[in-house]
Amino acid sequence: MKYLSDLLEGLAFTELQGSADVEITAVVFDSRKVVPGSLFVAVKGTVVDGHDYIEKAIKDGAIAVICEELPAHVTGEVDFLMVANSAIALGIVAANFYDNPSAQLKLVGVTGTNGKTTIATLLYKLFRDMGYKCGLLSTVENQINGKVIPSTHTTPDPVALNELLADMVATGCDYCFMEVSSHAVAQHRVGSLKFAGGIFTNLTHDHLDYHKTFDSYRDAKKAFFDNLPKNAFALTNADDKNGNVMLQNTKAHRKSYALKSMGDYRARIIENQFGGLLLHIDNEEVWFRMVGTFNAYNILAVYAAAMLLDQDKAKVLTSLSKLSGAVGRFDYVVAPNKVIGIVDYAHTPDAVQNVLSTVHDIRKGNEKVITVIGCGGDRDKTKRPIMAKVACEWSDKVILTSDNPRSEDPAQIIEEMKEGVDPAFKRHVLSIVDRREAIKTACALAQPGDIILLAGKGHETYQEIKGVKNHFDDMEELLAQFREME
Ligand SMILES: CC(=O)N[C@H]1[C@@H](OP(=O)(O)OP(=O)(O)OC[C@H]2O[C@@H](n3ccc(=O)[nH]c3=O)[C@H](O)[C@@H]2O)O[C@H](CO)[C@@H](O)[C@@H]1O[C@H](C)C(=O)N[C@@H](C)C(=O)N[C@H](CCC(=O)O)C(=O)O
Ligand SMILES: Nc1ncnc2c1ncn2[C@@H]1O[C@H](COP(=O)(O)OP(=O)(O)OP(=O)(O)O)[C@@H](O)[C@H]1O
Ligand SMILES: N[C@H](CCC[C@H](N)C(=O)O)C(=O)O
Ligand SMILES: [Mg+2]
Repeated sequence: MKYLSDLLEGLAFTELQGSADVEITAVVFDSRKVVPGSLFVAVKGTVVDGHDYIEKAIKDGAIAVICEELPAHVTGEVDFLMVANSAIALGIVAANFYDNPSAQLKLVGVTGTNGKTTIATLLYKLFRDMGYKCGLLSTVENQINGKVIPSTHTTPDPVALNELLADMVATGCDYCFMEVSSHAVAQHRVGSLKFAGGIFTNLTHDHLDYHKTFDSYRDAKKAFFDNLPKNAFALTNADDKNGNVMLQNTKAHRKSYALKSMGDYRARIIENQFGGLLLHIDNEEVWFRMVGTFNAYNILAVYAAAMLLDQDKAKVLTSLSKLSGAVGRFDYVVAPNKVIGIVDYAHTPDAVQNVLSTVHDIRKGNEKVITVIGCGGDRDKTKRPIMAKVACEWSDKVILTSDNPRSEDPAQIIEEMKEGVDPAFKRHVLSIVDRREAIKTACALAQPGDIILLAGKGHETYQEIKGVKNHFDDMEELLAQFREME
């Protein structure tokens, strides 16, 4: 049982109208989810202002409201609390409502443009393999020691987040590994959590529709490190241009990993092939089952985090060498006629470049590379021509198609991608709006030994068109085409 007064611990409010001595049944920030006895937190959003729904929330049973501005007309016996920032307040009351679960286990957050899911998932698998009970919060799915809970976001909202963490604590989890997206930092979804450590992967072009400038995107990531507590670790990628920037103002212990620069944890690639990576890591030579330079970074970050969490080096390397990465990340299959198909979640220019350069590094001869790629609708439009350009630079043939068009016209998205195609390469580019047809065409064009990359959708099992999510799975489509070849 929770009283409003219990939820106010650590919350700076300027005014309380009413009594804090009322029982609260739920913390809610969406009027559509209010149940009798709720505390409704009115948050200003990107589409609407939650303050416009206060009256509805009260009508549906909210008995207390946190807001930045008091509504003109207030009816009924309702408590009002004024705060400077409702989104920050939401994080605090949500954590209090669930007894601050993040402080009851070791929580590690991973941020950066690419690699978050891979690193969080590897850490989760590694620590479970070493015998710990663990939780995972990721783009692909959430897990509580093996129990899967579907994820709606890369980083859940503060209420869902604290509820999941509380379930992890109740299950006896020692650790939780989670992705921290830049949206989550900017919207204070993780503001009131107590982290044991933070990991930075890299920073490249993405989400400029939301953050507007690269600097504000970078600052959102940096804010995560600025807010880490003194006893946490802040682990950065010293090879990334912004790696050191992340740690500039942190109070946490500063640590770094690197393949090229100086760093506390170092590795060197000895071999990089379809079968895996041989790394010289912290003075040991170890084979890993993952592919590509970018995964050498991910593995090293995981290793370094495990060391910072006081794990045994030999045990960590042995376990890590057995693990595969997250689903939909460089998943590859070979057709009966020896065409190689790769499904990868590359949906930023840098990720497309990393995956394709890896394909180039590890292919045996001059096999052709055919890339099938689209760009998401209602997302950063400026990355569209760049992703197409990078795909063309690294492929022999490119099929521009749809990703998740969401509310946008898919043909128009493809037109915007085409702006990035070098005129000299145009004859090697096809545009096929229907992704299934695009994949089918790629398979028809491929000769034995050729490599087909299906980029952008990775693990996703749907395609969102005009607000409707239809079942769609790149790997399923690829395997169906490969079966036809038998
Ligand atoms: C752009 C963005 O991040 N939006 C997120 C944001 O919604 P918003 O600010 O648009 O909310 P809004 O619709 O304006 O509503 C404002 C407030 O009014 C409330 N409301 C609204 C309507 C109503 O009838 N009653 C009511 O009370 C809403 O609950 C909300 O509190 O806050 C919501 C609640 O937390 C999120 O669900 C929503 O995520 C949307 C769906 C989304 O697509 N987000 C993506 C971009 C995202 O967050 N992605 C990152 C990963 C990115 C990456 O790593 O690549 C992620 O962490 O998932
Ligand atoms: N360390 C890395 N550096 C650069 N690119 C990477 C790295 N790790 C993975 N990638 C590429 O980025 C894609 C997405 O990887 P992953 O899902 O791990 O990233 P993410 O940060 O979780 O992405 P999201 O922002 O969508 O949650 C991969 O499919 C791969 O193409
Ligand atoms: N977390 C990313 C995922 C993009 C995946 C891609 N398939 C798309 O739909 O654009 C986003 O929401 O921008
Ligand atoms: Mg992710």
